[in-house]
Amino acid sequence: MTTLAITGGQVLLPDISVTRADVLIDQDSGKILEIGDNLAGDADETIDATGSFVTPGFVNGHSHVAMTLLRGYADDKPLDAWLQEDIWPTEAELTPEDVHIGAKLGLLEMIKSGTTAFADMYFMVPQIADAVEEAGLRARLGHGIVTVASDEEEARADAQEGLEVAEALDGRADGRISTAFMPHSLTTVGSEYLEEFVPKARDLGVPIHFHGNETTNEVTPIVEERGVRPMAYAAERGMLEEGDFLAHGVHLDESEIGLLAEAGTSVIHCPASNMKLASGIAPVQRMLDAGVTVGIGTDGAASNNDLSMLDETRDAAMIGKLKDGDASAVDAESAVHMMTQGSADAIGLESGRLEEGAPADLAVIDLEQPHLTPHHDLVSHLAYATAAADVRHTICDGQVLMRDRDVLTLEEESVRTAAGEAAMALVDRAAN
Ligand SMILES: N[C@@H](CCSC[C@H]1O[C@@H](n2cnc3c(=O)[nH]cnc32)[C@H](O)[C@@H]1O)C(=O)O
Ligand SMILES: [Zn+2]
Repeated sequence: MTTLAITGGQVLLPDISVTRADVLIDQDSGKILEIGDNLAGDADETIDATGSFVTPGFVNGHSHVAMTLLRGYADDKPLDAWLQEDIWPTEAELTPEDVHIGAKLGLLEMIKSGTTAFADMYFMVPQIADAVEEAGLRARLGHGIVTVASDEEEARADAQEGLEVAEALDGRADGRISTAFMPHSLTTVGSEYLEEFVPKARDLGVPIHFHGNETTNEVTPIVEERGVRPMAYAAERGMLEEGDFLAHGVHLDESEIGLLAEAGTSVIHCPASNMKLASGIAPVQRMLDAGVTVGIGTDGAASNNDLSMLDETRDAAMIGKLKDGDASAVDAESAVHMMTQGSADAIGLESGRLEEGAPADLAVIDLEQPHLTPHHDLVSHLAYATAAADVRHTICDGQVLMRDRDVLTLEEESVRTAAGEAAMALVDRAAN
């Protein structure tokens, strides 16, 4: 057994309390062996976390990681126009190499901001899986299915690819990769395809993930054409079951929140994307009160425009208060719970908590910074004051991915250069 001890830090426990403790990790199994005092003695390697806050690695519950290539390319538009005029035409020019380098850039940013696990919907998913394998993170990946602009043959092939990806990639990277079946949304995938393919995904035993009720344009047509709210429509198609998770959930009424709570279907809140595309504000406190599992996600870098879960969590806490006109809504403790266990539970991973037997996925945050002084309440600091650059070390599955801000699994400079070049070539192709 090879062991790593993280010593001398303040540790965030699963009940969102903070204690001074060492963390001992078994690097072979990738699990936490013990949290307690004086654990450095027998460890093969030690990371000194004095003056630091040891937290679970953050879990990004919804992303399109390769979209880093389109960061800052098309801003200041609402969802439909943004997707149809700018994003989809440019994505049509993406090559597998682009997706691979775009994903590596996104993973680099995740590691540098303390994220150790994420759920991702995109295409050319094998290229994303390769990047995840190299970078050392944990992920639930799926192929995003869109049938609206396709003929029947293309639509069925796309849905089939969604199944094949879910089957082929599950368990890759020593089990760090799992999968889901991912229809893009209830309005971009035809109901006949949902009816045919969702049961096939159930046979594979993978969860369903989709964009749900992100804008009113995803609600009104379903209500008008079918006479039911979108979540009832999804439930009728078998898409709201325990372990399933949807992104956004901005425009949910009480009946839909009740359906989600009853079904055990989780919601990934993406506050920055919802603000930037002016989609609306999700009823997060209401969902939490109703017993819905809520996680936090960044969505893609083109609608955010960064992948930091620290920024996202602060946004979630802030906008939650504004939504309810209540400063006690989405308090620091709830926000920190969502960015760790909430997201992990939503996407079906055991990460997001530091306890014996849990996956050794951690972030170590440098507290010796002017903006993190004094130390009245470290949970408050995590929700409201910590920045990505404060993360000093990132560990996933017991392996050190970043030490003293130096990413060990990816070559930062060459990834940045190659991704920058690929992005420029991509938009040139799209313009011609
Ligand atoms: N098979 C589809 C790809 C779907 S992947 C998931 C898609 O979601 C898009 N996307 C990114 N952010 C959002 C969002 O906030 N709402 C809806 N779609 C988004 C993203 O650009 C990507 O095209 C195709 O070939 O076009
Ligand atoms: Zn999205």
